[in-house]
Formats: sequence, structure tokens, C-alpha cells
Amino acid sequence: MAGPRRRDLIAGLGVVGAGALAAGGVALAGGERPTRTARSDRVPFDGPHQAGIVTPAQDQLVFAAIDVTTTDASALADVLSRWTTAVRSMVEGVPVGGGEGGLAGAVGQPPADTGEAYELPAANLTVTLGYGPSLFDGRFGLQDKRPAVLEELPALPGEQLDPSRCGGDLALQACADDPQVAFHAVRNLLRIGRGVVALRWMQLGFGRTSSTAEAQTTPRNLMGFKDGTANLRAEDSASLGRWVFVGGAGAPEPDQEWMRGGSYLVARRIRMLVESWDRASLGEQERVVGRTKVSGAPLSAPHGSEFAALDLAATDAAGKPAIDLAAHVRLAAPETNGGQRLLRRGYSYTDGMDPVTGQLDAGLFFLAYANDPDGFVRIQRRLGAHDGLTEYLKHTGSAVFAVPPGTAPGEDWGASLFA
Ligand SMILES: C=CC1=C(C)c2cc3[nH]c(cc4nc(cc5[nH]c(cc1n2)c(C)c5CCC(=O)O)C(CCC(=O)O)=C4C)c(C)c3C=C
Ligand SMILES: [Fe+2]
Repeated sequence: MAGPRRRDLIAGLGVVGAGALAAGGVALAGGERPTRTARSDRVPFDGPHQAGIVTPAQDQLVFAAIDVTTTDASALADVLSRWTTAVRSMVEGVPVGGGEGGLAGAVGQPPADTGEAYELPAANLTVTLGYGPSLFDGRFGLQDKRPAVLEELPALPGEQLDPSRCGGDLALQACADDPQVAFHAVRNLLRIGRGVVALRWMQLGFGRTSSTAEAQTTPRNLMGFKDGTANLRAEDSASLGRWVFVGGAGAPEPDQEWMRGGSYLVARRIRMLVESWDRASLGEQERVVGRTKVSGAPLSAPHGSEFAALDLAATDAAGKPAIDLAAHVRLAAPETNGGQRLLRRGYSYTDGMDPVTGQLDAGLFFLAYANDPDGFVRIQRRLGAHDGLTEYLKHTGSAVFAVPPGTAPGEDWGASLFA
């Protein structure tokens, strides 16, 4: 565990650490374990966009879809305010309630913080909040605030969704370099919200399956392929403005001003039929993806770089398309989708064994940000209908959320929505 975790911390320094160091932090020396006092493992909470979108993808995920169990809008706004205070504390590596006082609490009372992250580093924790379409159904007087593009996703080809892994009024995406830090964050927020919100479903992810910053190396997904090669990166502000952030440069104007600077998050739990995949030949696996397994180079330039551009017109010696017509990358690429791009931020998951079949329940918890969820829908319609990878996949969970913009210092989550 220490190896990969440490590598990501160091990779993260390239982007996150620069700001943190400028703010008076200390750099990590070789072999040194990060501590709560090292500022280089902290991601600032406030900013024009929420942390956890273009933040260099951490290696651990705890994702919670949450329902609101009251119709009292002020109680919900109060929870969002208390969540903001708690997250501001936790991303600094400080317990909920502040310092050791948060752990101690009053005699005869439970401590303000559950304690399991105490003395752990801040681990680049980010907590990202989303609002599901159902939040705008009239229970809280928010029906006029619903962005037109925020609707439940339509039925998509080939999906076999489990209703107990779908939807949610709210989402909390907690990412960190340490799984206990991410779990601690969600656990404490649920605890704060008790009586107002309830957990609907939850997904743990281990191992990022995308790179969201130039400094990060491309990870491998559970099919053994490099994943994230052609993803959008934090440094590509022109593409982020056009495709990811609401009201960004080149993007359509939002119908709801409170969403300016926000984004939309699509979550899909995609089980991989790994036992079938592991029986497929290397040639079949590469044909289905459209890239080589070892280097990640496109099959149009199999001896080239991982980052070589796809040449969708290239043919092999037999005159057939070098990148198969049903290859995943051909069908997902912007070149075949009207230029559409997504910021992918998914994680590998396993939930152990499928008790019915005895097979592994493992795959990709696909997370993608876009300034219109329809961008995902249009790509997925093509993938579901034609993608060779589909034979090895089963979409079992689904949700979509509006992710509001980031906060100014002192501002609470929900302030612009409930204003
Ligand atoms: C609707 C969007 C997408 C879903 C769902 C999806 C699922 C999925 N993808 C992989 C593995 C790979 N995907 C790769 C590239 C890629 N995938 C999407 C979109 C979805 N993938 C896009 C937009 C792209 C980029 C295409 C391009 O511009 O070239 C790759 C190649 C490496 C990379 O660029 O990331 C792999 C490998 C799996 C296993 C999967 C479902 C489980
Ligand atoms: Fe993909």
C-alpha cells in the first residue's frame, strides 16, 4: 500500500503542492511519511470550482448517494452549512469540531469526531457535493431552481440497473490518498446529517482509473489496460471551459445562474465480467479496446507512444481498419462524437463475490464530469449499441448530479441554491 500511495502523493505535488508550498508548506523529503503538519497533502476547499473535479485524482474513493428524509428546507440548509464547516476542518487534517477538542467532546457526550482519522495525514482529501434531480421535485421549494439539463438519465442500451444502486437527492464524492481518511469524511458527514438525511447507497473505489493532471502517470483498470490516456487534464483550461464547467468559455450559457462554474457528474457502476475477459486472447482484448495492452499506444501506431493521436482512417496490411469499427476508443473518441469530451474520474471497485454465480463482482465505478449530462448519454448510446467492450460489461448502477460551483471563503454549501 505504501508504495503506490506515496507515488501519488509525490505526483500530486506537481500541481496541488505548488499552491500549498507557496502558502508556507513544507516539502516531503525522500522516505518521509507525510504528517498532519505537512501542508503539501492538502487540497484547498474554496475556489471557483469544487475540489475533487480537476484535482489530481487521488487513489481512494468513498462515494455516497444520500436521500433527504425531511421536507424542512431550513433543516437541509442547516445540514449543508454544518457539512461545510466539517469538510473545511477535515481537509486540513483537523477533526470535526476542531483539534483535540473535537475528539474529546463534553464528558458524558459522544466526541464531535468519530476519531479514526486522528493523527492520519490530510491525504489530499476532497469532498465534492452534488444535487440529484429529485432534490428539485418540490419538497424544498426548489422546483424553479432546477437546471433544464438536470434530469434522471434515460434508459440506455444494454444496462441492467439495480434500483438499490441508483439515484439520490445528494451525492458526496470523497477522494483521498488514504481510504480511512475518505471513509472518515463520509461517515462524519452522515452522522452530522442524522435525522435530516439518510444513506441511499454507497460505493467504495480503490485505484484511480484516470489521470486528471499532466504530472500523473496513466493507471490501469481491472481489464489490465491503461485508462485515462486521452482524458481531459487540469492544465487544459480551454477544453475544461468548453466541455466541463457550466458557463465556461465557449460553453452554452446556463439557465440557472447558481450553477455558473459548476458541473454535472454522471456515476455508473459498471461491472466487468472479468472471468470472460480473462479468457479472451490478447489480440481480441486489444481489438476491442483499440489500443495495445502493454504500452497503451493506439492500434493505428502500435509501436508509437501511448499519447500518439488515434488515426481512425489507418488500415492494416489486409486493408482492414487498424482500429476496429467496434473498438471502444473509436466509438468514444471526440472525433466520432461531434467533438464531445468528458472529464473521466473513475475508480476500480470490488464488492467481493456475486453470491448467485460465485464470480467476482468487480469493475469500474465510472465517474465523469461535463457541463451537460447529455454529452455522456450520447456517447453511451453509441457504446451500448456498438462497442465490442459491452460484451464484457454490465451497467448495474446509475446516477446524475448537479455539482454546484466552489465556495468563497466563509461561504456555505447550499448558500446560492437556498438564497
Ligand atoms: C460514456 C462514456 C464512457 C464509458 C461508460 C466508458 C467505459 C469504460 N471505458 C473503459 C476503458 C477505456 N476507455 C478508454 C477511453 C475512453 N473511454 C471513454 C468514455 C467512456 N468509457 C472516452 C471518452 C475515452 C477516450 C477516447 C479517446 O478520445 O481516445 C480507454 C483508452 C485509454 C484512454 O484514453 O483512457 C480505455 C482502456 C472501460 C473498461 C469501461 C467500462 C468498464
Ligand atoms: Fe472508456
